[in-house]
Amino acid sequence: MSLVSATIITGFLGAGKTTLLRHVLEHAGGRRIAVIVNEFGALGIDGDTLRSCGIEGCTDDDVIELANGCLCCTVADDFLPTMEKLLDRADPPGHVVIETSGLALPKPLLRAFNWPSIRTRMTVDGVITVVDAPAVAAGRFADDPEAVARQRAEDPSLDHDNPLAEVYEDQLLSADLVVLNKTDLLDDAACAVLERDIAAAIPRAVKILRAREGRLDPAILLGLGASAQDDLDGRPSHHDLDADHEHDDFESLVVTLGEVETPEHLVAVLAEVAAEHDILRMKGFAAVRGKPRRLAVQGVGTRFRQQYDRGFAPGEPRDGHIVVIGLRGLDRAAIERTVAAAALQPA
Ligand SMILES: Nc1nc2c(ncn2[C@@H]2O[C@H](COP(=O)(O)OP(=O)(O)OP(=O)(O)O)[C@@H](O)[C@H]2O)c(=O)[nH]1
Repeated sequence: MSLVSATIITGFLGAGKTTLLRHVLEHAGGRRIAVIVNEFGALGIDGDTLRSCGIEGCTDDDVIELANGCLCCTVADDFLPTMEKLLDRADPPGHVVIETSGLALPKPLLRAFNWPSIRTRMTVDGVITVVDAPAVAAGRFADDPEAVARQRAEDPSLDHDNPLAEVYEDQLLSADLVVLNKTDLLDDAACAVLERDIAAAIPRAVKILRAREGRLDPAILLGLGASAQDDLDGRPSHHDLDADHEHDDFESLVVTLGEVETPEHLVAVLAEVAAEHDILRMKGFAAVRGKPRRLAVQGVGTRFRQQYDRGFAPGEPRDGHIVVIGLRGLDRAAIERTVAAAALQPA
C-alpha cells in the first residue's frame, strides 16, 4: 500500500500560510488534495476563506477545520481522529496539506505521525515554514534588550523567554523548506540578510525560497520527500523538555459588530486599535451598508487588507466578527468597545 503524503505548512500569525495554501490549491494540477486548517481563535476564518475560494475541484468535504486551539496541544483529541477518518474514506486523498495555527509548534504534530494508526499509512513529505519577511526584518521576533533588562530589574526570578521568538524559532527549526514571503515589502539586500540569518539559525541545510503572495509552484512545494517524522531529533524545539506547552503567553477574543459605513473607516479604526494595543493579528468579516457581499478583513500588526468575498446568504445576519490575537494581557474591554463602535449600530 502506498503511503499518503502530508505537507505541514507552518509559520507565525499572518505570515501568509493561507495565501500560499490557496495558491497550491489553485494550481493543484489534478492532485487530489485534502486540507486541514487549524486556528488559534474561536472562529474558523481560514476554513471559511478557503471554502469560499471557488477553486474548481475543491469541495467543502476536502477542507476540514480544527478551530479553537493549537494542533500541537490537541493532537490526540482532534488531529489523529480526523486524520484516521480521512484515511478511512472510500476514496482517500492523494495528499493532505495541514495548515497549523500561527502559534502552533510543529514538532508535537510531527510526532503524531509516528502514532501506530498513522505511521503505516502516511508520511510527512515536508514541513514548509512561511516567514513574514518584513516582520522579521522589523525585529518582531527579536528580543528587545531594554524590555529584558526592565523585566530583570523588576523580577529576577521571571522566565525571560520571549514567546514570539520561541514560536518563530521552533517553526524555523522544523522546516524542510523555508518560504521567505512578502518580499514585495523588502528590498533585495534586506532579503539577502534574512536569508543569511535564517540559514544560520537552522542547523541543517534547508532551502530558502523567496515569494510574493505565496506564489510558488506546487511541484516545488509538494514532493519534498523528507519523511520528516523520521527525523525528530534533527528538529530541536524550545519545548523538547516541556510537554505542557499551553500557549498561555497569547490570547484571543472575537468582537461582534454591526454594519459599518465604509471599508476604509473600519480598517482605519482597526489599524489604530492594533497600534495602540500592540496586537499581532486581526481577521474577520464585516457587513458594509448597502453592500450585498461581506467584507473580508485581514490585519497583520498594523498592516491591513480588505476585499469583498461572498454574498450574505438569505437570512444570514449582517453581523461582523473580528478575531483579535495578541500577547496575554490585552485590554479586552477597551479593544471590544473601540472595534464595536466602528459600526453604525451595535450588532
Ligand atoms: N504585501 C504582502 N502581503 C501578503 C503576502 N502574502 C500574504 N499577504 C497578506 O498577509 C495577510 C495574512 O495572510 P494569510 O495568508 O492570511 O496569513 P496566515 O499565515 O494564513 O495567517 P494566520 O492563519 O492568521 O496565521 C493577508 O492580508 C494577505 O493578503 C505578500 O507576499 N505580500
